[in-house]
Order: sequence, then C-alpha cells, then structure tokens
Amino acid sequence: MKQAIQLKILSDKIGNEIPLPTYATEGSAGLDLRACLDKAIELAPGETTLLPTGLSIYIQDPNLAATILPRSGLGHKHGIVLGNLVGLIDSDYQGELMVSCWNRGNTSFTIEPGERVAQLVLLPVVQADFDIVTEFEETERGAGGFGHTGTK
Ligand SMILES: O=c1ccn([C@H]2C[C@H](O)[C@@H](COP(=O)(O)OP(=O)(O)OP(=O)(O)O)O2)c(=O)[nH]1
Ligand SMILES: [Mg+2]
Repeated sequence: MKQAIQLKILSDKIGNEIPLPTYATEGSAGLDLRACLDKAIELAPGETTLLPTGLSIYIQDPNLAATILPRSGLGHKHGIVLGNLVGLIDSDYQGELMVSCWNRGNTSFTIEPGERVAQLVLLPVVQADFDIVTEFEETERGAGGFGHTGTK
C-alpha cells in the first residue's frame, strides 16, 4: 500500500550532499534514515548519541505510525543499534525525526555525515476503545505465558 506523507526538509544538506530517503528496492519495507551531520562523530563503546536527520514528517492519519528500526548490517557487524531499541513516531508528531544511536559493541564507530544509520517503517495502527468487563470468555491459554507452552 502507498500513502502520501507530508515531509519537511529542515536542512540545506538534504537534497544536496545528503539524499532524501528512498526505498532501496521495490519491495523494501524501510526507508533508510541518514545522519544529517556537519562532521563525523566518533561513538565510543557504550556511548549513545541523538542524531538529527534534517527531516520531519507529519503522518496525520491516527491509523498509521512510523517506527525507527536498526539496520541489520550496522547492528550485527558493528553493534550500532538504537538507544531506545525501537523509535515510535506518532501520527501527530511534527518535529525533526531523531535517531538515538547506541554503540553496544566493543570498538569505536565513526558515523559519517549522510551515513544511513537506521530505517523508517510505516505501519498501520489500531487505537483501543476499552470495553471494561469483569470476566473474559475462557481460552485454552488463559493467563499462561512466559514459556508456559514449553520450548520443544
Ligand atoms: O526514535 C525516536 C523516537 C521518538 N521520536 C519522536 C517522535 C515521537 O512521536 C516523539 C515522542 O516519542 P515517544 O512517545 O516514544 O517518547 P516519550 O518519551 O513518550 O515522549 P513524549 O512524552 O513526547 O511522548 O518523539 C523520534 O524522533 N525518534
Ligand atoms: Mg510518548
């Protein structure tokens, strides 16, 4: 599904030395987000930094949200993941898209201006309209969880 999403460019770098986010392939679920930096940043092991993207989006539709997810290559090979593990962008947020970047690895990592540091995925959202009850209709699982069904 495709949907028009309003996007504001907040930095002169975007569209010049830093490209606008695009889907890398026809089937890509995520748009890579680039670090909108003047100069490279070295992220020491264990350090977290908040990276600007130079972009804001206004999703507007409450039945949509965006998530910011790590890139698998950066996360697996270099230990560069997100300080908040997953970022959630509310449909009414209009500020700059920010990426909390965490070096969970053992070696320093340099983030270059324009580097693709994370990816943005738009998702459908269902808002709960709570119906207060005192009993649920019984299920086989009931309250069992946290390994209740075993491992094999
Ligand atoms: O990785 C992220 C996570 C969030 N945000 C922005 C968009 C989101 O809509 C807003 C608030 O995020 P969230 O609700 O996760 O943070 P909070 O700590 O609950 O802040 P708030 O009290 O503003 O909701 O911050 C980002 O730019 N990047
Ligand atoms: Mg919040």
